[in-house]
This record gives sequence, structure tokens and C-alpha cells, in this order.
Amino acid sequence: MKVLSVASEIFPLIKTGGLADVVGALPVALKPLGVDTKTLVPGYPIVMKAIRNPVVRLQFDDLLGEEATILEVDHDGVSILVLDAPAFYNRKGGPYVDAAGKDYPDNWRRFAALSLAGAEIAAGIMPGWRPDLVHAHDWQSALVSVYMRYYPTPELPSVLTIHNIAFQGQFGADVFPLLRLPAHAFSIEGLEYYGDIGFLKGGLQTAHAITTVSPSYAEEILLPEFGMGLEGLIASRIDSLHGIVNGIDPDVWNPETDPMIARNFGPNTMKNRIENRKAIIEHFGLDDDNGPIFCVVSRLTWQKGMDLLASTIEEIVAMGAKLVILGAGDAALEGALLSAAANNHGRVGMAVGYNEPMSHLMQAGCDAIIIPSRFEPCGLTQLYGLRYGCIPVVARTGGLNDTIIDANHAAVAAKVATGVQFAHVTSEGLLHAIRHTMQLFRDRKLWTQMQKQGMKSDVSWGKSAERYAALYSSLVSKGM
Ligand SMILES: Nc1ncnc2c1ncn2[C@@H]1O[C@H](COP(=O)(O)OP(=O)(O)O[C@H]2O[C@H](CO)[C@@H](O)[C@H](O)[C@H]2O)[C@@H](O)[C@H]1O
Repeated sequence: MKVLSVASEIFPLIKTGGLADVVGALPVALKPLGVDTKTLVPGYPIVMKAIRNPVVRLQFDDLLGEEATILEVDHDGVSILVLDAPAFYNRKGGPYVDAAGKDYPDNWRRFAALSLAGAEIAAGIMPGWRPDLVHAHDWQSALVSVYMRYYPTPELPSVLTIHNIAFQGQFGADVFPLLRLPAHAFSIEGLEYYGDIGFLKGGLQTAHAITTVSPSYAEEILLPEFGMGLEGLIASRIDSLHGIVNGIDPDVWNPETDPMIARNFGPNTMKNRIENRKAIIEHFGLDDDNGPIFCVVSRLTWQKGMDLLASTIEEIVAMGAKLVILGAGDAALEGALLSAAANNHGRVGMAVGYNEPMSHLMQAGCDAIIIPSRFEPCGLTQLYGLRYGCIPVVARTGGLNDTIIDANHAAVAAKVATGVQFAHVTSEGLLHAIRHTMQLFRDRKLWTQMQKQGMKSDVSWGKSAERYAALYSSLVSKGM
């Protein structure tokens, strides 16, 4: 089976969040199951710089008014199609925002072009390769199935994965004529969304299957609290909705071989882990006592509950814990966390920005990772935590609920606990969970047993890749 995956990020070429990890790892996991994937991504400057020996596969004279080229590269066995369209992607800022952090005003056009290029490739215009199915991710590529439905291109089976329903790609109706779709695509069955146009909304209407990244989140988005206005539409498509939990790349995230950490370790060499703890203490200038070191690796946003963290830091420190934070995002949250770190020298450390090696070292050297998300479609950092013996302390929501076994009495007695969950995502709820975690930490035997239990958890893509492959097959064999 041949699959065209279309996405705005792919690890390791370009990553701003978990989407990139999934888009990069899933094709590798699908390959042994007979699924050959090519992944179409925008040719941002960072991508153009990273690719080696690209082959020109296709040229567009007029992709939504601009010239564009499809280049193919093989990156560590993953086949990547790069949409080289300087008018859309050759910008100084990030993939979505300019250097000042503001959304590019033409994001609708930049990602409509990505989706249209995907629909054209699906139609078979690229010599020598045509997919059997298209898999789009989030709003940035959600128009692929809209173009396939309304454009004069034949329609292939399609899957749309929601990684985060909070980002919907909603734009004014004035841009509709510029998308080159027929007038009837501006309808309730198509792109129209409360008088505007909605990229994700259009994709949810037209994709043959909708997936999201955990079973719990698939249920949550049927509720107004989590559906962000799309719950009614999703409910109308419930027969086509699937919750498939994310896995992680076991080679990139392997404490036994990870080159980004101070010392490798595994379940049988846990004592080596201490070298990573020492590296964290040194890097952040923390007090060298025996209390637990908590970490946070996160976008600094409301979704991730970072305001709750900021408001409880003094109490966390007063309990005797240490905390290190790696993150970037909301400027006010960044400021609040930085000043908490400055006020608690030796107890709280903060690294601002995006730092992949530091994210690995934190998982390897800290004792627990705090994830106080208000909603979390899947979450990947708790899975890395499991693999690295960094006990996840998580809000009971979405994929956090599906992947972490709370250390309640029954789970501890049965020796199956892998972390701590808290149901009330409030300052009190978070502090209660941290207090509980510190109690568990003091019982060294129990703590080590929980670490090892986590390290044994199946966080691979194995079963989830099988579910995607089965879904693809069912759509292709049905002819949709
Ligand atoms: N400052 C920093 N430096 C280095 N690395 C950093 C970093 N901040 C974050 N990261 C990394 O970025 C990734 C974040 O992934 P998540 O799954 O936690 O969230 P995200 O909200 O981006 O993804 C959305 O999509 C994913 C994928 O489906 C879902 O798991 C998730 O719930 C959903 O919100 C992790 O690999 C993490 O290590």
C-alpha cells in the first residue's frame, strides 16, 4: 500500500511540537506492515538547508498563483517530498509565525497550497508514483480532502488526524474565492464555518476517516468542553472516528543508546542514571541534596497548565522539591516562570527556548516530569518519561489518562503503577499530586519498582501502527 502523508512538520527536519514526532515516526513503524509512505512537507528554509541530494519530481507553474517544485529526498530511510515554493515558505520566522511571533497573514494560502499540492499528487500527476490513500494531519493539511472532493481531481480514500482541535485554521470568507474551489464548496458540507471558512472543519466534513491521538481524547472531543465548537460535526461522523494512541520512536528515545545524555542506562543499570541527575544539578546550579527533582518540558501555554505551575512554584519549593523547566511560548508565562527561578536560586532552574538535547537530558536525569495539561490529545513527554525512568505526574485527561497508571492503592499493591494522575486540574490538584509523588519518592524500593514498571510499558508504535494499517486497508478495499 502506498500512502501520501501531508503535514506541516516532520522530525528531524522541522519540529515545533509533538506533531513532528508523530509524522516522522509513523512511516517507519508502518513500513514492516507493508505500508510505503511518502511525506509531503513545506520547504521552509530550515528544511531546504537540511536536505541532501534532492531529486526534482514535479513542477507547478501556478500553485495558487506561485511557482513551486516538488523535491524528493530520502532521510534515514524515510521518503520525504518537499514543496519548494519560496513565495510561500522562504520566510525569516518559524513555520507559522514571523520573527516577532505573529501569525503570517497569508497562512491560509501557504497551507492551502500544501494541501492542493497533496491533492494533485494524489491525482497521479507525479510521474512514477501515485498513492492509494492520503493521510493529512491537523488544519494545515486538512484541505487535501476538500480539494479531492471539490476540485477537478479524482478522490482517493483519506484520513485526517486531529493532533489538537484547538488549532482550526479559521479565516475570513473573503479568502474563499482565492482558494480556487467551486462556489458550492462554500457550504455546510464543505468549508463554510459560521460564515467564515474553517480548514479543519472542511477536512472533518470530507475526510473518509477521522482519527485522533488517543481513545480518551476521541471521546472528549464529542463534548463542548473539549470539542471547541466542532463537537456537533464530530458527533455526526462518529462512525468514522477512531482514537489511536501515539507511540514514540524507540531509537531516538532509548536511554541505553541516547547520545544526548550524560550517561546511558537501562532497567538493569539504573545506578548509571545518577550521572544524568548530576549533569542537571550542575547545569542549573541546583542544591545537591537528595530530594526529588521535578522537570517540565513543554510549550508554555494555557493548554499545558503552565499558569498553574507558575502559581504554585513557591509551594512546590516549600515542600522540599526542586524543579527545572524547559520551554518557550507565552511571554507572560515565560516571565513568571523566569522570575520564580530567579527568586528560588538552587531550587528552581529554567531554560527558555527549544532545546532537543536538553529535553533528553531532563528525562534522563530528573526524577519526575510534571504535565498539568487542561487537555492533552495524547502527549508524548509522559511516554519519554516512562522510557527514561522519569515518573510522569499528569492531569487525568486525554492521552495522559490512557498511558499512565496512577499510583493508587490497588495499582501500587498490584505493582502496576507507572505514575501519578490528578483529576482536578487546579493549583490544589497539582500540589496534592506533587505531595503524593514526594511520599512515593521517599519509599526508594517502591520508586525504583515504579520506574522499572514504566520502562517496561509498551510505548512503541507497534499496536497503533497496526491499527492505522488496518484502517488504511479497510478504506482502500471499500474504495473509500
Ligand atoms: N522547549 C522545548 N525544547 C525541546 N523540546 C520540546 C520543548 N517543548 C516541547 N518539546 C517537545 O515537543 C514535543 C511536544 O509534544 P506533546 O505531545 O507534548 O505536545 P504538542 O502539544 O506539541 O502536540 C500535539 O500533538 C501531539 C502529537 O499527536 C500530541 O501528543 C499532543 O497531545 C498535542 O497537543 C515533545 O517531543 C517534547 O519533548
